[in-house]
Amino acid sequence: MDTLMYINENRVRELLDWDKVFEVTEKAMEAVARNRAIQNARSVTDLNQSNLLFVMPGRLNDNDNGALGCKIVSYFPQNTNLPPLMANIVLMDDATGALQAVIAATEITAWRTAAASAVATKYLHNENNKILAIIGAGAQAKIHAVCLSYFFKFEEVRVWNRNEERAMKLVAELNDDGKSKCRFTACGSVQSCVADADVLVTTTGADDTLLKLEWLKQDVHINAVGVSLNCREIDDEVYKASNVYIDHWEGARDELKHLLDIGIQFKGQIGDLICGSIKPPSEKSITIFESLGMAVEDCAMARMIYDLHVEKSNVTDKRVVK
Ligand SMILES: NC(=O)C1=CN([C@@H]2O[C@H](COP(=O)(O)OP(=O)(O)OC[C@H]3O[C@@H](n4cnc5c(N)ncnc54)[C@H](O)[C@@H]3O)[C@@H](O)[C@H]2O)C=CC1
Ligand SMILES: O=C(O)C1=NCCCC1
Repeated sequence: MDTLMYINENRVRELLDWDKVFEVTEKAMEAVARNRAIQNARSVTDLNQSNLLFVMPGRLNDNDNGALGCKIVSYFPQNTNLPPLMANIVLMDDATGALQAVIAATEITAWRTAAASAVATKYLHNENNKILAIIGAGAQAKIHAVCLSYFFKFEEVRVWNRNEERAMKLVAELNDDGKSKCRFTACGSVQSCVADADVLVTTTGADDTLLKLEWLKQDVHINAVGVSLNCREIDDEVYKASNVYIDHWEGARDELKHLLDIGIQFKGQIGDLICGSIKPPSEKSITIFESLGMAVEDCAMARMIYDLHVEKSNVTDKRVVK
């Protein structure tokens, strides 16, 4: 009988490690700038009631992490018993296009998105990172708290959520975990959360503006992670006063038209900073990494997980269909 290799979320979780995920994500971002990645703007289907379906095909042409795949992501923000965001990646043989495995990618999506923010923070705000502020308390908020406190020496990580109880629950969980030396605190307002923050992450995808320019430190770095059809969580005035970077031009032209329409000129891709083809701002300024998420990050992660799974499980027959 034919069998399909499915690598489930539990197995993926066992194989994830922050240093490796950071390295793979940074290389994928660099590959985009070096034209070693193929990905079009993704397909985003509006399923009504704020539910979205994303289809993200891509190919990464890289000696170590070459990968061909397609991620399918559903985002149903009202889910309560299941995660709002769920994903799977179809991984194919880069040389033939033959199916190799289907890999659960809910954790992969969370980890690589936080790692992409860590990469952007490394290139745009690598020093004096004492206070991190996170807007939202869902899956992305949690993974960003864990990831950014792992890579940077924050003393305090603040969380704001529209439902304060949820923010309090998240910070209690992070403090109890004890893996990080920093203090996790919940805030009663966005303004108090972002005051004096050196790095900020927005993770709500909210249609309404949550973040105002006058509340921000003049050289704060913002990882803008929320994505929705009408995401306006950051006020236009913040964008106008900032140097804005993107992850890839194809996605930005398709999904960030509202920013182009108000005259925002993107400075370049994070991969361009990694390659050194552009430099970070020389003067003190607010920087924004406008993160959409890239198929080639997922392909690279899927390849990493597949290779580790095969190596660690002593899988002898790597074919998916037998
Ligand atoms: N840039 C990227 O690569 C990725 C972006 N995303 C985006 O990140 C965002 C968060 O994803 P998850 O954490 O998985 O979702 P989630 O549903 O677990 O968390 C969303 C959080 O935002 C808050 N929120 C939602 N609407 C709001 C509003 N109108 N005002 C204030 N707060 C609001 C919720 O209370 C919750 O705390 C989404 O917009 C999603 O599309 C997700 C994955 C990758
Ligand atoms: O890059 C991704 O994966 C996603 N980006 C936006 C929201 C859904 C998933």
